Amino acid sequence: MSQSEEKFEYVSSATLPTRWGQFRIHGFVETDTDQEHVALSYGNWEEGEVVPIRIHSECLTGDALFSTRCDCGFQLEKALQNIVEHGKGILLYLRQEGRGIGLLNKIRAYNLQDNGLDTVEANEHLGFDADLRDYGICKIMLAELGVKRVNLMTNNPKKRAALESLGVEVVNRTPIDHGITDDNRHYLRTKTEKLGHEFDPHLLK
Ligand SMILES: Nc1nc2c(ncn2[C@@H]2O[C@H](COP(=O)(O)OP(=O)(O)OP(=O)(O)O)[C@@H](O)[C@H]2O)c(=O)[nH]1
Ligand SMILES: [Zn+2]
Repeated sequence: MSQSEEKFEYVSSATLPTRWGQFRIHGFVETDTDQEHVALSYGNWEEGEVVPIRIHSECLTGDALFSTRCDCGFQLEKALQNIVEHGKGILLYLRQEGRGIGLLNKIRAYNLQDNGLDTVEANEHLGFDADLRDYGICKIMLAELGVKRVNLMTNNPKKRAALESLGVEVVNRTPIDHGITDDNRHYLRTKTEKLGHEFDPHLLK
């Protein structure tokens, strides 16, 4: 086991009924920071089977408070729906609020965006890189759930590269371009132009 894998520990699992169906929730902890993360699993799979997964970065405003400033809440809902429709899958819910800068810094960044900066410029203005996320925990989560090959729901090529560098085979990528609104179109365009997200350009016109 590498040093980075030792940082993460599986804690416990339980059933989690949702609006879409009965999932199981699995808790993990990052031992050096006490940061807690969860995975939701649905259905069963054979060894080596390609399983649909979503790596979702925490966004309190979008996931829990119905914000339309970003697409996170819509994507979260769509991912759970896709998993249930497919009959199996996993959502890795990573506590990487604000692409790793935390909730209050994200609000500071929103304030700067209200005054004309874009999402990347706002992070830089606050002294942060545009994206501070680390996906190392995904390896432990997927190993615990018995998954080595995935169909990844994302528009972000960095997530695909991160999984591959962890030894997880990304057999397919499924775009998740759900929830484009007048409030977030500019934000999504910036993600495409500056952060490399893959969106159908017609959807962002
Ligand atoms: N720093 C910062 N973080 C933001 C902002 N808007 C959303 N986020 C965070 O961005 C994260 C989601 O990342 P996104 O760039 O929207 O999408 P992604 O996860 O890279 O890619 P997808 O898998 O395609 O959704 C969440 O943690 C949000 O809290 C913002 O303006 N500034
Ligand atoms: Zn969001």
